[in-house]
Amino acid sequence: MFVPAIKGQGTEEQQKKWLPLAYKFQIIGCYAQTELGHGSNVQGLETTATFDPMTDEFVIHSPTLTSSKWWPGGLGKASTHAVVYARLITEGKDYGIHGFIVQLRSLEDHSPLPGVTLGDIGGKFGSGAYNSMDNGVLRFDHVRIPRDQMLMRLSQVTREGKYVQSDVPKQLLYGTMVYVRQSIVADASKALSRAVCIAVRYSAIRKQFGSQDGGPETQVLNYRTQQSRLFPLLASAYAFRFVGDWLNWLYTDVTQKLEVKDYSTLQEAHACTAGLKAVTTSATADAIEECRKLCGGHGYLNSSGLPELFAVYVPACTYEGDNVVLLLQVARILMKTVSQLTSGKQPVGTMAYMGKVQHLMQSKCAVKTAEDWLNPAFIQEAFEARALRMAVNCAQNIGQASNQEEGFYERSPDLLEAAVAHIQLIIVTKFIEKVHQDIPGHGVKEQLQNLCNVYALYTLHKHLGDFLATGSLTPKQGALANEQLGKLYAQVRPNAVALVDAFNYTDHYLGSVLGRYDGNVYPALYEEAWKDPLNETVVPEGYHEYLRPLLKQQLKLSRL
Ligand SMILES: Cc1cc2nc3c(=O)[nH]c(=O)nc-3n(C[C@H](O)[C@H](O)[C@H](O)COP(=O)(O)OP(=O)(O)OC[C@H]3O[C@@H](n4cnc5c(N)ncnc54)[C@H](O)[C@@H]3O)c2cc1C
Repeated sequence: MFVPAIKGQGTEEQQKKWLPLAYKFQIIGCYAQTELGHGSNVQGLETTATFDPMTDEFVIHSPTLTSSKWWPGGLGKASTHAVVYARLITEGKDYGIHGFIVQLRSLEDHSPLPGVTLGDIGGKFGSGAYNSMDNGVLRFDHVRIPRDQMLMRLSQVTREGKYVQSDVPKQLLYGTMVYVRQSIVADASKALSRAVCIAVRYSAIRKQFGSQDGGPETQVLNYRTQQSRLFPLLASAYAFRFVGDWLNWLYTDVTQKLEVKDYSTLQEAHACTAGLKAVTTSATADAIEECRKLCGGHGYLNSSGLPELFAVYVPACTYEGDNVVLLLQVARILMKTVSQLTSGKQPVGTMAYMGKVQHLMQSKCAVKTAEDWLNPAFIQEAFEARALRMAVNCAQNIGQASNQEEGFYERSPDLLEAAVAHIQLIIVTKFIEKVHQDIPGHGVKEQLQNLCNVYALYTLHKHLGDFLATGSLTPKQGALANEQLGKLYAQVRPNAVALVDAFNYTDHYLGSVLGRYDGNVYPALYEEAWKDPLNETVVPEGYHEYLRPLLKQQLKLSRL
């Protein structure tokens, strides 16, 4: 984040000076935005950067306890520098939040510079690997930095202290966010596919019940309930992979457009990356926990790899924007787009479907049989109608409130759901587009087609209330979708293990006894248990101090 912040907000001169130092680790940088008192509400940050024209410096200061920087990764122990976000004050006026490059530690002996107080904020969720990250606390006591360490691409302060806005549009900031969030979506697919790989492989090994007259027991992967919980997650891992690839393309496209000063798709790209970050990270965090349950008791062992995967992954729902806050931003853009529909302004990119408002508000789904749900056109239109109608309903309800803001506030739970519907439409659309492309490998396309249908129909089934409430489907059509879903699970089953093997994860990367490629789970679990430090002694430490006196006392009592 230190590097993308300088790339996005630094002038060419600043990039030339700072980026090579960061790339070569001659300095170590972190991104210090969040404070003890404010995170989501960036405008509420309290750290100040006051320009002193006498010395041509900014004075960075933490005026209150709640203005302490809190959470930045790498800040506590490792970083020598930070991009610090602070309120810019010059000529007695507060110009709001701006970024500044601030040196925190000596490059000679790593001690904090005068006026800088910093440290680690303490242990975090679980005992997992995230605790090796030194998320930090930072306070400034009137620390002076040269004027040219303000990131000056979007606005500058002159030698005389005049605040000048450059002609580069503010939306340029979105470019950095699109970059960071597209990499989070790609990571969601990686984390989810790891969990699913473990759960599918183990479900093929694990057997419970079903043995009659000494016959074999049933692999738990053959239980319909196991399939209906697990296969949608397998399908989601693929869905997030494809939407992540597409986001990567989008980032390149946005960057190329920015170079020729075309900002037309920037806001839409921002909405779609923010929304995809929120939906994919929330779904992945829930899915890792579901995979743990799908592995029964052994899933709770650290050696399953799932507890650590969950603990390390779950803050993705919070960092780089709390998911609810991000979805509300998406909802704002959706409401703006709906309000512009009557003026004839055509929505672009992933919002283009909203331009079909006349048709989608009245269309009737033509599905008559379960097999009809295999037609991507029916799926696509059902998701479009649901998303658009939810957005239009919200806009109408907001319109009835005494003012826009009040209406938005009152309707925010519905807006959240409308934003999720819009984002799920994007994921379904990108999956459908993917399976329409040429895909090498015998039979691979058919497998991906099945997974695409599983993802779409499972999402439809889970959110059936939305489809029914908006009149996008009838209850009968909803039931047919569920019927088709059951048939699809049966088709996925024979290839389920191959579909996770296709992720091509080594045992080392997977880090799971349950997800071993060779399926040799029980001997490995048994062996792993003996590595526990508690097993270094046969009679445990503390026996003489605590257990023995207790046991001896009970013995005496029983003899009485
Ligand atoms: C592991 C980790 C690493 C991090 N790394 C960094 C880093 O490197 N640098 C950095 O600067 N920060 C970092 N952060 C901080 C992170 O960016 C913030 O925690 C995050 O943006 C959420 O902000 P918050 O903590 O203020 O949550 P809050 O906004 O206080 O959220 C609390 C609750 O309020 C709700 N809420 C807030 N606003 C609204 C609203 N308008 N409408 C409805 N509901 C709302 C939220 O949904 C949530 O349920 C990190 C955090 C974590 C957990």
